Amino acid sequence: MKVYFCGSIRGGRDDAAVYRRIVEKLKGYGTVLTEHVTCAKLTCTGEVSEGGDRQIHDRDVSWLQEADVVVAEVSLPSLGVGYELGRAVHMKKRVLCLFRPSSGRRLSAMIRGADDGERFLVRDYSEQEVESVLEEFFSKI
Ligand SMILES: O=c1[nH]c(=O)n([C@H]2C[C@H](O)[C@@H](COP(=O)(O)O)O2)cc1CO
Repeated sequence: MKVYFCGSIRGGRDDAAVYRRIVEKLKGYGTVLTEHVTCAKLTCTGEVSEGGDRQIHDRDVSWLQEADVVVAEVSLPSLGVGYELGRAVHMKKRVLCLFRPSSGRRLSAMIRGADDGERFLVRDYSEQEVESVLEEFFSKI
């Protein structure tokens, strides 16, 4: 199974440690195409790419196309993650969005409201629940 993980980069890196914890668990289910999102050294300026932002965009869209499932941590708002989720819906991918209410934020209606109880799921969780939430999700697919 190929998993596309989405997490904020230029939107802010405060949750990088949570992304790492999610991806460590995801690696038990298959290949994570976007492990770089969890890199502690990656700052909010983003990746350094010879081909610039176009190359990052095109590579990520092609990974999205390859992916069997998309898992997004959406507690920290990110334009890139929102864009990836929109593209994933268009590609009819199975999507799990993870939101921590402890962030004190209110999730965008365009994400929470996209939950259809089937292909696109939004799950509120606390950091201690990361592993069990993912186990539950992957046991059903
Ligand atoms: O350098 C990058 N590399 C990269 O893969 N992305 C992708 C993966 C992330 O899930 C998402 C983050 O978007 P943003 O940078 O707008 O927070 O976009 C985004 C950037 C920088 O925007």
